[in-house]
Amino acid sequence: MKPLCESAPAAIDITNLYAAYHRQPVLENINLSFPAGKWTAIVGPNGAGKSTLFHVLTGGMSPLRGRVKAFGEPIAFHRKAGNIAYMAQREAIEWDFPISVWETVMGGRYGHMRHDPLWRRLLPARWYAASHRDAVHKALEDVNMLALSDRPIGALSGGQKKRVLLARALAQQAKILLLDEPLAGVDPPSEQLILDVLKRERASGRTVIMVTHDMPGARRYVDHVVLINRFVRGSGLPEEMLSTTKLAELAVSAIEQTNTDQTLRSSALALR
Ligand SMILES: Nc1ncnc2c1ncn2[C@@H]1O[C@H](COP(=O)(O)OP(=O)(O)OP(=O)(O)O)[C@@H](O)[C@H]1O
Repeated sequence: MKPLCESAPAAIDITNLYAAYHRQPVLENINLSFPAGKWTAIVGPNGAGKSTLFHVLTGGMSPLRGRVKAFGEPIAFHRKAGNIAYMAQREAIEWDFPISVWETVMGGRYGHMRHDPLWRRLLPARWYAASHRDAVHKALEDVNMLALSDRPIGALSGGQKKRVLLARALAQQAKILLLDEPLAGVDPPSEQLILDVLKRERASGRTVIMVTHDMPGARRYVDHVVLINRFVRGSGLPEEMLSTTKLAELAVSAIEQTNTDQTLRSSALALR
């Protein structure tokens, strides 16, 4: 029988993708589909290329080769339309900047503000259109940070910062949520809160794609798993992909990859 996720339409389709830093390959021959309206976990060892894949999907990095489509159209179209929200692993945020939690989360609405009249965009954030304020309010409520709306972001704990960044992605109300390690560095109650939020997002029809090292969380919640280590090492249902055998194969691939890279580096040095 075909697994449920394989028959669902794709939110993102990647064909023959290659990516590299300074001619050093990081992703090779990536062919993947992320099912629409499902929750996918991307799993792989450190340095496997997971964040790089997100950089390509968000347009922060151009692939060497390959094609990426979202809902059957070039992904750039959906990026421009604000249909793809992204929470990075390490945000390029100046945490000492004197800006409140509320204003930070409002950042998730800037893509939608293109349609607002200019005079409105020049007003203080508290006067933005109700649709933006409501989205920010809901996102802060979802991550249980409403009470800290006025707090400067520099005065937050690490876990609270993570929840604010998630709220900013949620406020965008995008069709696709890309989350790079949303569960890293949060305490167990916050982890549960984030998992519950993502569960609700999926139930409302959004496509959730997260990078995670949290195997129990992935086993319990997600619909689909992609194993990656430079190449796609597997894609399918969590029961199969997160089995001891599959995870052991992934770990072995990481060791082999390191050995190959070291051999190539040594050969290059010997040829100098
Ligand atoms: N800006 C960069 N310049 C050069 N190499 C980079 C750059 N960013 C990442 N790399 C390298 O590319 C490879 C893939 O990195 P990437 O961050 O995509 O891995 P990852 O799977 O997200 O790892 P982690 O689980 O540790 O976050 C690594 O070998 C990394 O050192």
